[in-house]
Amino acid sequence: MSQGRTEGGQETKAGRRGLILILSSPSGAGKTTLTRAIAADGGWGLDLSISVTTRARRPSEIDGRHYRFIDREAFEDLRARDDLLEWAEVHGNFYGTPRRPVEKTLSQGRDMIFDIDYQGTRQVRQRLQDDVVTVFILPPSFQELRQRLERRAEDSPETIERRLANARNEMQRWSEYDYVIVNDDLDESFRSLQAILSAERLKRSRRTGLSAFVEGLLAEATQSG
Ligand SMILES: Nc1ncnc2c1ncn2[C@@H]1O[C@H](COP(=O)(O)OP(=O)(O)OP(=O)(O)O)[C@@H](O)[C@H]1O
Ligand SMILES: Nc1nc2c(ncn2[C@@H]2O[C@H](COP(=O)(O)O)[C@@H](O)[C@H]2O)c(=O)[nH]1
Repeated sequence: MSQGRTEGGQETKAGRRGLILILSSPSGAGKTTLTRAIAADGGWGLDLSISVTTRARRPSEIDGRHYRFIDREAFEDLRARDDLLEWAEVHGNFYGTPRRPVEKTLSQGRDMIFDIDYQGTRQVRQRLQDDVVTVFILPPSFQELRQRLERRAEDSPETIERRLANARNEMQRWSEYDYVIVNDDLDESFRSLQAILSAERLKRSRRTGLSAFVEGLLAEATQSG
């Protein structure tokens, strides 16, 4: 289906406006795992937003693929130049979404997936409003969250404790989101995300060609008596 919109979010031609699917959760609930599973499943037509961060790279991460790792000065420069769509301090580091790739992708009528925290979600929602679909991922239990962070073994014990302490605040943001998934069984969570995206893509309010299509149907009905 052809898709189109301007940078301001207006419809420009028949089809459907691009949307942004945002995943948020406390650290360790499974956003990255789900995002990587989507990528491994062909990407579902979603472009992944690559954030910038001042956090140190984890052993399993690749610069430019999982994040763009930058220092605090470079981050401040991006902020000062208004090159970030949103930004936040999370667990003592700075994270932000580069604005231009998002504008480019959406202007082509394509969809994107963001893995960002609740502070960034609020900012994106404020800027892009109805073009944003938000999903909060919860762990099945707090004990399982701890075990997932420990089993992942990519952060120091101090970092894990800090993230678990922050989880109490983050988990309370669940009610700000359009959808909530309790990520117990990974396959089930994956299927739930697929269902959410499919339904959101079919939403009447996102579809730009429907009234012309229905007018055509009605004209055809009139002609055929
Ligand atoms: N449904 C699941 N069942 C069991 N383990 C899971 C499940 N989902 C994710 N995990 C595991 O939990 C760990 C944390 O997952 P992941 O890194 O995806 O979390 P995250 O939400 O992206 O965390 P962060 O915010 O710190 O980046 C990983 O080791 C992952 O393999
Ligand atoms: N507001 C933003 N939050 C972001 C962005 N990129 C990632 N994040 C969130 O940070 C925490 C920690 O991530 P980690 O990779 O260090 O484990 C997590 O909640 C992410 O969703 C961003 O660009 N903006």
